[in-house]
Amino acid sequence: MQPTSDVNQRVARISAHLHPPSFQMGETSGLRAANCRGKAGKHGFKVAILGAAGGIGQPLALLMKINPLVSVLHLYDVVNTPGVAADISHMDTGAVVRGFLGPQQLDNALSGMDLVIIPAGVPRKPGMTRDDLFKINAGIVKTICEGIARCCPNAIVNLISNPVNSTVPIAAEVFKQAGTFDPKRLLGVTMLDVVRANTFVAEVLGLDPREVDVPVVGGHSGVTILPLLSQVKPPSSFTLKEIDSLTDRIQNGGTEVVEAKAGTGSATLSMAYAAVKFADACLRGLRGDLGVVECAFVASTVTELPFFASKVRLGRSGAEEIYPLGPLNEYESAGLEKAKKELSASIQKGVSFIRK
Ligand SMILES: NC(=O)C1=CN([C@@H]2O[C@H](COP(=O)(O)OP(=O)(O)OC[C@H]3O[C@@H](n4cnc5c(N)ncnc54)[C@H](O)[C@@H]3O)[C@@H](O)[C@H]2O)C=CC1
Ligand SMILES: O=C([O-])CC(=O)C(=O)O
Repeated sequence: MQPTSDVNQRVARISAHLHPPSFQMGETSGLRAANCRGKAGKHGFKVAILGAAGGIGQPLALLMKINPLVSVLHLYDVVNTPGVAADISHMDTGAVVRGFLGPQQLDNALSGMDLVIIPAGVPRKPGMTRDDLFKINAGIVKTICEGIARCCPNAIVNLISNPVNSTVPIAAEVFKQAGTFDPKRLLGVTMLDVVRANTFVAEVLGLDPREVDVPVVGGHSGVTILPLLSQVKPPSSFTLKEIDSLTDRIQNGGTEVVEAKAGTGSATLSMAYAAVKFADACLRGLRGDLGVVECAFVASTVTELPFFASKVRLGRSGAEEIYPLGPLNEYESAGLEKAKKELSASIQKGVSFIRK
């Protein structure tokens, strides 16, 4: 594999020749522009997806194009955005789609955005941990966050790129250095853990997953993923065997998919679903809806660690309230200690990457 910086430089050179600062689908040819009376895109939020041509990015772009809260959708990647943006732009929904290709178009992709969703970076292959992705993804997240600090410092950021336990601290350090850090606006996306937990618990209880709510706290990797089965809604009891197997399956759901995909990637479709569920909650919060609560990995004082995932209330300025973990049973308290040990090292690794 070529180093990312080489690839970025080549893409930048090619895209500087081939493309203007952005290409708005439906307005790239004179004829189409002449026919365009500009009705779409007036109300709603401006959302950018970075890594939009990838396994998560494409279905995520599709689902965000359907979201009625989105008026403008910017699709940025270092490859293939012309095709993805052209394709998505033909959907007859309200959002105006613009594509951006390569680092030279990063700033235009980000300017004026209300919400930035980041699934940019390499995924796992069987046998790898999420931490094995740090080497490549840390630099990608750093570059993107420098762009956010320059161009849309007030945007809400939904960070998906792994390892989330380290990439969120990296983003925070970049924003701190730029003087733009607002802890309420930086959210690591752990929604897939909740989505999986709801599904697996519903299976055991014989319920519809839509009726089930499982808080998942901690982080987004192995033992740091801590489902609180004692707080499941509707209130339910489990045998120790059920607790063991549910906890193990929720903690290793990502690996289950990586192994089933056998080298072709990790969760993309369920992740796009989870990302949209979370992004929609952020947009409803921005709109001023009351009582929007989801789990996310955020700067936190809920434990002694500087970052932790727990339920947060989403409002006009992002994560406006961070809820405590609530009563834990003995099993969960033991899990919390294990989670904190691993999380602490992952957070430190992210911070050190920027502070060096
Ligand atoms: N938080 C979570 O729950 C989950 C996180 N992930 C993570 O999401 C990330 C993306 O996964 P996939 O979409 O499956 O990977 P993918 O390889 O299919 O797509 C990643 C995309 O990022 C793009 N990219 C690379 N460098 C970039 C840069 N500097 N700027 C913008 N875009 C860039 C690539 O060109 C590619 O299109 C991985 O790190 C994966 O581990 C995956 C599933 C769940
Ligand atoms: O497991 C992976 O590498 C991708 C991921 O974060 C997940 O599916 O939860």
